[in-house]
Amino acid sequence: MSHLIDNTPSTPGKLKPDKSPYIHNRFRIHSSSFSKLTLWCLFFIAFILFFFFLSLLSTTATTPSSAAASNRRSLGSTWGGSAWEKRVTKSSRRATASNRAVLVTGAAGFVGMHVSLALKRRGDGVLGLDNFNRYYDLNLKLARQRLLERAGVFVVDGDINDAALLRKLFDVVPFTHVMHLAAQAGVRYAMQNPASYVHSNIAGFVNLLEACRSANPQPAIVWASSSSVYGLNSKVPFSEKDRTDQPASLYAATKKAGEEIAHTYNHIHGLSITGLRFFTVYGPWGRPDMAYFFFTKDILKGKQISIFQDPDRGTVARDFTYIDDIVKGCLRALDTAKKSTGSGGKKKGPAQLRIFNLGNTSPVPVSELVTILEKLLKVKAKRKMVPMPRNGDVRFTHANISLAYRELGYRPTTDLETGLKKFVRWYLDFYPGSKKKSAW
Ligand SMILES: O=C(O)[C@H]1O[C@H](OP(=O)(O)OP(=O)(O)OC[C@H]2O[C@@H](n3ccc(=O)[nH]c3=O)[C@H](O)[C@@H]2O)[C@H](O)[C@@H](O)[C@@H]1O
Repeated sequence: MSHLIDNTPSTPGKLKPDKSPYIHNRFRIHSSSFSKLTLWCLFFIAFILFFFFLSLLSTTATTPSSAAASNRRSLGSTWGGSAWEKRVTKSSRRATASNRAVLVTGAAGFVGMHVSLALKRRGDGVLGLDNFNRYYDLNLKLARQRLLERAGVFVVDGDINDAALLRKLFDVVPFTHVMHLAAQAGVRYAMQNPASYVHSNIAGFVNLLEACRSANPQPAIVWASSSSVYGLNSKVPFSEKDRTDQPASLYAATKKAGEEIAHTYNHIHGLSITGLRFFTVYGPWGRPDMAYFFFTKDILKGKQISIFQDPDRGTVARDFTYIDDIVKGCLRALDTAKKSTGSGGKKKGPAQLRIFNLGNTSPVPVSELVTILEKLLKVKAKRKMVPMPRNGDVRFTHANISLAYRELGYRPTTDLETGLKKFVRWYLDFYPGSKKKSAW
């Protein structure tokens, strides 16, 4: 140790003069073997760095597979491989009587699941796509997925923003139709997470339309708009010709933007596009963020529920529409959709562009909805009447459905009480413990 101490510089950059030849020689021997070692180390490091940069270059190259891989990583889903492709092909295979292969986005969602099942039942080829986000209980989405799986519908775990995935799906299957139901739903949540609405309802929609316009053949598209586009419109019942330029929530604004974006893609690329304005859809397998659903849960738990009232005119009402009626409307829209006219990304002629209200035409006050639930659940609700917060809600919705009736043959047949009875039966079956915990 001492020799090392002896040779430590007293002034920066200088070595103390050697006092012993022995020390001097040892140092010389050490320094020559040290420099050899350093040289070898440097070679070794250079060698490693060379291969590291080579592998980096090959993963960032813009080949479809590497782009897909990086997309997959960034969007958190896993897809690809021959077993996966086989499942995609099998699910999309149509029965001989059908000439439709339909890609259903948002298939693990409420409307998506019901529409997928109905399409599959009648023999259409159906492939689902869903990003299984955590907006509400993932277990419910997974249960819907299992139901679809049993019916022969494969739900691909992926995001509509994943361009490489969409390209791949259109490469594997020449879809004739896209039923686009994936969206960030809910009018009030937009106050908390505005970015998720832009991500799904605008960026995702554009990404999907890009994939559709490049596909050959181009599919016809039917997609979910919303009654919320009528916003502050006070002329009732709401007709497709009424004003839709006063949205009351960011959710509504993104759906309205979707309608304008649809116009652009129809105009430029010849895509056949039908938008459906759904009016407060409810029923079995519904969405836990919707009032009828969480009212049921809270009534059973004996928790207080807030019923919104308009500060000026009192009653807040919705044109609640039962899921089976909506499914029929979706299928009719699909069946009457004309083909897109473009191919290889080029428009060949004018294409169909439609928009329809799908409602029930009989608005029911929210307090009446609660009375029906009390009767069905046999539990008295703890009601609290509160002024409607100005965070996205509108006072009243009421659909004029004459256009959908004329052109689609759409005729809703389920009143709120009948529909809620089916919902409650499903709810108690799906959440078996909920009744025991109830207040009665
Ligand atoms: O039809 C539509 O366009 C929209 O329907 C629903 O939106 P909303 O009609 O507001 O449905 P809910 O959130 O279930 O509310 C139903 C009614 O209950 C009222 N409500 C809601 C929550 C609450 O705590 N109390 C209450 O009285 C609301 O003001 C509304 O009148 C969906 O959540 C939207 O995704 C859909 O696009």
